[in-house]
Amino acid sequence: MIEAENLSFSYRTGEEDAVPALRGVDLRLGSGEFVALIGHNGSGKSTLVKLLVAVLHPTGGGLRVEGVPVRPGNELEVRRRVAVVFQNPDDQLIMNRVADDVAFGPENLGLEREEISRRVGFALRALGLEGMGERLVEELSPGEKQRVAIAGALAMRPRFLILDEPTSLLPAPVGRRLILTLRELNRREGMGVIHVTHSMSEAALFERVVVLDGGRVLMDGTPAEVFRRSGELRGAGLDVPLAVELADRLRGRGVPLRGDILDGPSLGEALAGLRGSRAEAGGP
Ligand SMILES: Nc1ncnc2c1ncn2[C@@H]1O[C@H](COP(=O)(O)OP(=O)(O)OP(=O)(O)O)[C@@H](O)[C@H]1O
Repeated sequence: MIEAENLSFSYRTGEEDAVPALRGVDLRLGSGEFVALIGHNGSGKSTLVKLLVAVLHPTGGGLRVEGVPVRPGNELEVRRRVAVVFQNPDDQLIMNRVADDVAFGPENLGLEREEISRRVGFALRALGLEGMGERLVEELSPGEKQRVAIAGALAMRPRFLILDEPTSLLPAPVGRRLILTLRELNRREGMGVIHVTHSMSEAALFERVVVLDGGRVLMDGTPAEVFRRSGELRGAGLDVPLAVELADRLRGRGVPLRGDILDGPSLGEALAGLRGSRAEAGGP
């Protein structure tokens, strides 16, 4: 469980000046949840991620990760429970060979050789990288590098895996496949996933969506609950998915679309339902 209570953080920029980045965030995330964290530029997403892995410490309120308070001295205990993957895998990949890179984290945990090799095998398989252990990292595609970075985090066997905009440098279909892989891992391993993104269509793939705005939690709910508040989302500088936008406009013109519309297929279903009910009513 991650528990943030009235969590605040300000960057010190000078003797007196402080930039408030988080302003009283209350949030509870259970281990095993599959969550998208979304917000406009500067809303505080990266600051929250850095607090969650104890790169920063709260300047107000409290933050606990699986019962461990995030504060100076507890960094290693926190990082045993939470692993993070950043936007650009080139910043994170250290070793030349794929298998060595994935083994790097577990080696630093001081684990036995056998356990390390078990974890490397598991992580490579989980990310569809089996047979690639001997490859040189520099020869991989951006999508493959991102998967190696995630495999490295996974080999630490964290309770939570946090991904800070991991798809922003990938083509959309590759990013989508990556999210489906994460979903699979979340279901199978019960590992909590917190995925930071700017993209609402990506957020639609998660169970829970937390929207940050100006360092505060603006919304927290299922994608359907969040997308229903499309006006507020736009106000927070976020685009709703095209299908949600179209459904809003159609409903605004009196078209009685049923159900929650999150994406193209659910809009298609609602439109098909409309044709069905017209046919039943004997309409054209
Ligand atoms: N090192 C820093 N020093 C001073 N202010 C900072 C620093 N890093 C971030 N900020 C400020 O803190 C606020 C939150 O920034 P943060 O990077 O957490 O937002 P974000 O939602 O991750 O944005 P983006 O999507 O652009 O990465 C912003 O006002 C930002 O300008």
